[in-house]
Amino acid sequence: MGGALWSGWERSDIAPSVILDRHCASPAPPHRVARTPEEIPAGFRPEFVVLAVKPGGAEQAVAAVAPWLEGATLLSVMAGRRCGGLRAAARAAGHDAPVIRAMPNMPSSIGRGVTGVYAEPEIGLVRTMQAEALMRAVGQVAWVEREEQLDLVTALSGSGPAYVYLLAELLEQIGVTHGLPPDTARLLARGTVAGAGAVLDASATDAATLRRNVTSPNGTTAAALNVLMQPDAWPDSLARAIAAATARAAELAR
Ligand SMILES: NC(=O)C1=CN([C@@H]2O[C@H](COP(=O)(O)OP(=O)(O)OC[C@H]3O[C@@H](n4cnc5c(N)ncnc54)[C@H](OP(=O)(O)O)[C@@H]3O)[C@@H](O)[C@H]2O)C=CC1
Ligand SMILES: O=C(O)[C@@H]1CCC=N1
Repeated sequence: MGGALWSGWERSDIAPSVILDRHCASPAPPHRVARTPEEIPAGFRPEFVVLAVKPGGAEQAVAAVAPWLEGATLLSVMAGRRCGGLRAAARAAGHDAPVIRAMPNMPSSIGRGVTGVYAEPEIGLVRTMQAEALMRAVGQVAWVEREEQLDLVTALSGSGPAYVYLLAELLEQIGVTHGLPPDTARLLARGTVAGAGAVLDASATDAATLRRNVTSPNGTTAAALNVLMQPDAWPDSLARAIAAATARAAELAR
């Protein structure tokens, strides 16, 4: 996810910046990569320090970048980890850095992400607008008023691309199981998910109306939706999946 954000920021001419990454290729100047914290220029004074490590690695990462936290705002994209805990980690490393949390998703890698953002109440307007600009560089932005709401955002849109890819995966598998050549099943499944997403994106019409537009009375779609829309089918399994992901985000906070 850090790489996805980075490429969006590089495209948007947000500079100068330093990325701390053991794997990243060299970006175009004036950006630069540091393989270790020691390689970060000592005089570098970033306005934002962005944390994009696994939630369990937060404390170690904050400690590693402590010398660059003075006067900086921490921008975390980590699932679950609360502002309070991150601020405590920064304090333990010697700096009282305010925290903004963002929850982007994978389409950010092509500038088509959606990101939920929460800022601690004392964050000023300038930093709020700067954080919004950072996330707008990779897609659309929605602010939430309460930090706990980011757990639901994580479950809905942060993890959401995986649910859509699962749909493509299952359609392909079912096509093959029922006799289509694998290449044909793959083309039809991927094209359907991508095409339906593109229509959703291109149209102001709500999703339920688009669904009804595909559904001829007593036709094939109605036959399928009669199965999928049973209360104990997709409405229930998706609600339980989102609840499980939301609960997991809350667990990660601990
Ligand atoms: N994947 C997604 O779709 C989304 C992820 N997120 C959040 O983004 C965060 C990262 O997830 P993801 O990109 O999937 O994870 P990855 O493991 O792919 O990326 C984390 C990267 O951070 C590096 N890293 C870890 N610790 C340090 C450190 N102390 N200093 C420098 N680099 C370090 C890792 O290197 P190494 O492998 O060598 O340890 C790795 O390259 C998570 O907190 C997740 O919740 C948020 C929204 C969507
Ligand atoms: O699975 C995860 O925990 C991360 C957060 C959202 C997407 N990936």
